[in-house]
Amino acid sequence: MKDTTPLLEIRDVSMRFEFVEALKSVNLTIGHQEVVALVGDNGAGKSTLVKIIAGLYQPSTGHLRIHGKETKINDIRSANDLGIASVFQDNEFCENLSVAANLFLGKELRTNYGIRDEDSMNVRARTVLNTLSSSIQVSRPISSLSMGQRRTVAIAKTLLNDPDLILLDEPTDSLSIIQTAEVLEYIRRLRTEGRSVIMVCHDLPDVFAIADRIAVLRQGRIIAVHNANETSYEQILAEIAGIPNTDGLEDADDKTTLPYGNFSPRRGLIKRRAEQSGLLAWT
Ligand SMILES: Nc1ncnc2c1ncn2[C@@H]1O[C@H](COP(=O)(O)OP(=O)(O)OP(=O)(O)O)[C@@H](O)[C@H]1O
Repeated sequence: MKDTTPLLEIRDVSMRFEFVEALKSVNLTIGHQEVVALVGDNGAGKSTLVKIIAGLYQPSTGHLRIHGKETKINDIRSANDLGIASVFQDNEFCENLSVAANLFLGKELRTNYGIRDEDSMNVRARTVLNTLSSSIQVSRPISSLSMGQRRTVAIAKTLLNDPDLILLDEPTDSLSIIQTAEVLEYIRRLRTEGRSVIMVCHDLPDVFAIADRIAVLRQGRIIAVHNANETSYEQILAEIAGIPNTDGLEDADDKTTLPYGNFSPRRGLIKRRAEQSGLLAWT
């Protein structure tokens, strides 16, 4: 019988940093083999939520259940042990080391005699990169890789532990169009292999290209969760910007062609708010 227990349940999670309530009673459920995008304006609480799941922060209140079992995630290592891997924007590599050496940094494979097992590490590194269909040579120094290739290596690194859930913080940030397409394809592969992904993303085209569900955070609260194929850019933008669903907000002078789909009369206000918060580069 198919297991219907969610992979991850976030229940009533709040997070307070001294003077800031970064998360307020957040509830979110992540299923198996799905990509969930967290979207929201700057300071909405996206990174804080992901860092709690990654084990970097302990919530002030609330709890997490993994595979139906209430669980405390004390640190990144215990997250890894629970099948959760993360890639953060500030993921750092040792520039003078190879791709393979960076993949295994701190977790080097060793022979029975305790000697670094370079061959096994190279083979395993090649295998995880193959999983992503990446042809990056494992012997290359990491310093010689492009931004997109480094992102690939960071994602590949998560696969070493065979995680059920991968957290990606802005996976397509600062990438070229082709590199972005590659990273989105990697995320598709992760899902095809049966893994789930939570990604923080400011780029709505990327979100709609890949996400199964979209959770909108505003001022520390999850204000909506949509199936991606049942919502629109306009709805998501309006929710991010906190624009009420009322008529009469038309900006008659606004003749700008919006890049995505048909927009309602509220588009002028939505556009201005989106521009202000850097959510979209309007044409
Ligand atoms: N370590 C911290 N100490 C104090 N306040 C923090 C800390 N981390 C986050 N905050 C605050 O918590 C709120 C939520 O921040 P968070 O980084 O989670 O938002 P975000 O949605 O990820 O924003 P962005 O898109 O700008 O990265 C903000 O007001 C932020 O200033």
